[in-house]
Amino acid sequence: MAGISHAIRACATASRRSLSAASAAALPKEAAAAEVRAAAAATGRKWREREDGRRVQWVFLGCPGVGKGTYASRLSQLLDVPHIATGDLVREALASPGPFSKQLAEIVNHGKLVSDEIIINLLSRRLEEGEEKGELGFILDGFPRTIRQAEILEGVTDIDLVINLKLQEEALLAKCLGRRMCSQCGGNFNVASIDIEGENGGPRMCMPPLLPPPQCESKLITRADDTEEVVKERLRVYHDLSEPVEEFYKARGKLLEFNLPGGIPESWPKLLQALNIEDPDNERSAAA
Ligand SMILES: Nc1ncnc2c1ncn2[C@@H]1O[C@H](COP(=O)(O)OP(=O)(O)O)[C@@H](O)[C@H]1O
Repeated sequence: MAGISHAIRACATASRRSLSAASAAALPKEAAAAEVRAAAAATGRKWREREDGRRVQWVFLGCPGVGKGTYASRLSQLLDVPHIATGDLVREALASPGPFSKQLAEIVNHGKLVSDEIIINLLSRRLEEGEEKGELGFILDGFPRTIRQAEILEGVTDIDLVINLKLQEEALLAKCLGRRMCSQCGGNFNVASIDIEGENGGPRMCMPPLLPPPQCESKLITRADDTEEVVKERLRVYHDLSEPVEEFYKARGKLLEFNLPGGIPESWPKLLQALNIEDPDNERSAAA
């Protein structure tokens, strides 16, 4: 993926109109869901066979709290590609002192999106570092989140597959409010115990808490943007600005919709199955 970081920067400065025109011209006909599943299966095989030395270039979409980070990180380990979460890049920038982090905090802690320019800058820098280390492929999590970001990405590289994780809104709020991180080891946990009626007569949704080990218990922190008011705003912003990105990829035949059936032990094997990927250590890793 040499050069993506430079191309992405250059594209971000090009006019929005020319980018839209270029990507609309390249638009294939809307593909059926079955074709997307076949493409996902082919991508899974490509990964296993690695004939061309290529690694996957995947994107994770989904509402705040759906579990993009959890599943993207697991897949990145399995597929041996970096998991690049723009939310993590933003939080790293927030943690460094100075006026820039103050400016970011004003935006992030109110549940708004930071500007496309800022996010492209952070992402290009991360991709540059990866290129220097010889990284191949990626799983992007939290990017693209606006149509403009999707157009920019489309203009600089081929995305093989976009996985759209879905969960009931009630569960999303509970999961965000239950999210905890260990300030020492960086481990992610969730204290929420979710047991809700299925939507439209669907099956009950049960997700047990993912509790920290005793050594982390006293060091748990909550994200400043995981308050009820801010999570509701983030969900609103997602519906307004990010949901159209799902349509963008659906129209290009790249979107794989995945309804999470429950917690990690239930969902992980089913996600691997949908992607036609065999986890050599499935039993153990599903339970972890
Ligand atoms: N692609 C992006 N574009 C704009 N802002 C972003 C992007 N990615 C992350 N952010 C900012 O970082 C915050 C945290 O991101 P993330 O951890 O991905 O949140 P979430 O849990 O809501 O999916 C977002 O609310 C937003 O302010």
